[in-house]
Amino acid sequence: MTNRSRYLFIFNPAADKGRASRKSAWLEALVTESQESVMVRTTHAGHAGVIARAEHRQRTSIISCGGDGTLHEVVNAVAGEGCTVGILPFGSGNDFIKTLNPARRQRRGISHFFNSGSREVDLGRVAFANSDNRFFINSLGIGFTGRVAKSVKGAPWLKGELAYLYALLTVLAGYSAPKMKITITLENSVLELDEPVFAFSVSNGKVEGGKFRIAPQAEITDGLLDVCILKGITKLEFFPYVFKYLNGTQISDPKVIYCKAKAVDVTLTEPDVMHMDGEVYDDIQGRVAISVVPNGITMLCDLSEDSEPKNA
Ligand SMILES: Nc1ncnc2c1ncn2[C@@H]1O[C@H](COP(=O)(O)OP(=O)(O)OP(=O)(O)O)[C@@H](O)[C@H]1O
Repeated sequence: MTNRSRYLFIFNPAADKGRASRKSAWLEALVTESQESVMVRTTHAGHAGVIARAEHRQRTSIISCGGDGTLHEVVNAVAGEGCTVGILPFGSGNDFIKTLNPARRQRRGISHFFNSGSREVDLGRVAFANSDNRFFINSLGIGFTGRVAKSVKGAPWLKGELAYLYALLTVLAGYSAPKMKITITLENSVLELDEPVFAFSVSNGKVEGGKFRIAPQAEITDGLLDVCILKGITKLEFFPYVFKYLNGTQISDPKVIYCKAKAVDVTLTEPDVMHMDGEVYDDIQGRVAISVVPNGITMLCDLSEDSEPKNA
């Protein structure tokens, strides 16, 4: 690896259920052509974080070449370390870039990274009882969406929307809304809940699961996280909400609490599944403390793009 290379491309060939591997030779050729870049392929889950942690001091920028899971690993490795992060979206969902670069201008090659603008964006931070802090850049879900993320990962033979449909129906079949004790610190007040919650999410980005507008009013630079809580409804009542979440209209539903928060504390009565940026954290127990880190990381992005997402 050349130490002078300013741009490190971390490439996950397993992204998009292995289809990203088809881009390996193409990316390698472009990186080799560039005087300023070097590329490393991951060999296993977690490897992107290991590479980023080992390399970030020698690089100006790290480009995450994969989906939101690869980005999650890179962000957790370099947050607060002064290294900028770019995204080459090779994943299935690529949700965070839909909020970061909403115009989604088609980019060919990698040269745009070398003249790119950058901006600081917020991060979410999670402190678990008896464990380290973790960051999320796009979204976090506990309960229903955590279990859906786990089911999607467990069905590698299904791609794209089919995988989400399969996961949604499988999880729904055995689901009843878990009880959660939640304290939401709003800008000027505190909101307390202690009841069954069907779906719980805290978001920095607007989109989750490829197409679901889980937090349509989220802004990545407002120093706040968007909380979306669907109260304890029955399974049969759930189906209309699938369409509401796809359109982002759930936020005006009377069974949904949607607000902007500085921090959220959740206490679970039973162990449950959580996802952060689509990565599964299993067997989460007790208290989970979530807070915003304003301007937590600097992202490479095209500053000329407009601010409203297309089809997001
Ligand atoms: N070489 C590898 N072999 C197997 N798994 C890997 C490898 N490198 C990374 N991973 C894991 O692959 C998983 C999927 O990666 P990623 O989330 O980036 O793609 P995706 O799921 O297609 O994208 P998205 O989350 O945007 O839908 C992550 O959990 C990551 O840790």
